[in-house]
Amino acid sequence: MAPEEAYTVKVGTRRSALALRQTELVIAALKAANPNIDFEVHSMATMGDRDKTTPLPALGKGLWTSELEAQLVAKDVDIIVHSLKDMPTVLPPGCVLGAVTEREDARDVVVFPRRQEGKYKTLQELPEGSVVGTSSVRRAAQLRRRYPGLVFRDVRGNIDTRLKKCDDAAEGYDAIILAAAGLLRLNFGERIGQFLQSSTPGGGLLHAVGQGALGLEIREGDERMEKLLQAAVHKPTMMAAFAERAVMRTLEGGCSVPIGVETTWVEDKKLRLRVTVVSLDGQTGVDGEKTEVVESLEAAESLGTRLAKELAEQGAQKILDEINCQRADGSGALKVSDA
Ligand SMILES: NCc1[nH]cc(CCC(=O)O)c1CC(=O)O
Repeated sequence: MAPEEAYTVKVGTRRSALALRQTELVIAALKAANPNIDFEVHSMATMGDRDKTTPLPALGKGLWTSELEAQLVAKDVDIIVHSLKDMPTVLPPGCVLGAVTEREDARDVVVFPRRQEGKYKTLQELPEGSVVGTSSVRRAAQLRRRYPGLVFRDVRGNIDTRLKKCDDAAEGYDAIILAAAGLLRLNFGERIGQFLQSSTPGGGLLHAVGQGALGLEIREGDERMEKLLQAAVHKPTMMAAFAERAVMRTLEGGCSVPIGVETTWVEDKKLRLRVTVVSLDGQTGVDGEKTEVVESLEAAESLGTRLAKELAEQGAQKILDEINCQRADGSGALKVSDA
């Protein structure tokens, strides 16, 4: 077979340090498998990057992705590299999720301010009234349920901005919550104070759908890119991510809600999927778990859809309806992005 002719692939990304780092990792993997092909990075600031004051819910669902997708459809770029968790579960016409890469650590973590280094090691040790920074309703709602004595406050900005705010005594945070993946990819791993997961003593947290994985979006029917991306696909992550995205797609009904998930591969190709749906105040929550053999993307989606439907019947639907009510009468902000 003749070697494929050389050509240039235009890769779209956000402009944050994390987004550029993620793009670099993806291009290195694609280049290793396709040494003939050249890659060109096209970075842009999206609405979510530019607008730092409007509450995220008001910016709509594709705040990190829509403008990049417009470039994809216009053929200004051929691939977009996203944090999978920032990708809506329904993509615009003409766009598809072509690949999911191997997951970095999917967990959320606690970061303590440098000035208090070593004073507290866990959320459990923080005294009543301590202020914990997070702009994610998923994180705040789950943690309110486990730690009613803590106070949760917004913290916006890129990862380095949030770390600076955490360290600045004038900002008043006793801890902030971030994703392990972003910290690790930017070499801030030493800032991780505590990992949060379902088994965390004192109360943990289920992570966001897709957290820690990268989603590569391409034009529907672009066979050349489809083929090229196979070198970046990590099948176990992609199946787990499809299960998680099916949960979200089934439950959200047009809006986003505090949904946490955890997927683990256990013996014999079995995928264990855990899901939690929590009311915004942390007062009520519905939790579920299902373990099944999963060997295809379709089986993964089916697992996620069925567990989500069960949870909807067991009370998750009521929680979601209440959140919709709050939004309808303007009394409660609804988050559409897992910040
Ligand atoms: N919207 C914020 C966002 N989107 C992706 C990541 C990094 C983690 C990941 O790749 O899942 C983060 C930061 C955070 O949640 O701490």
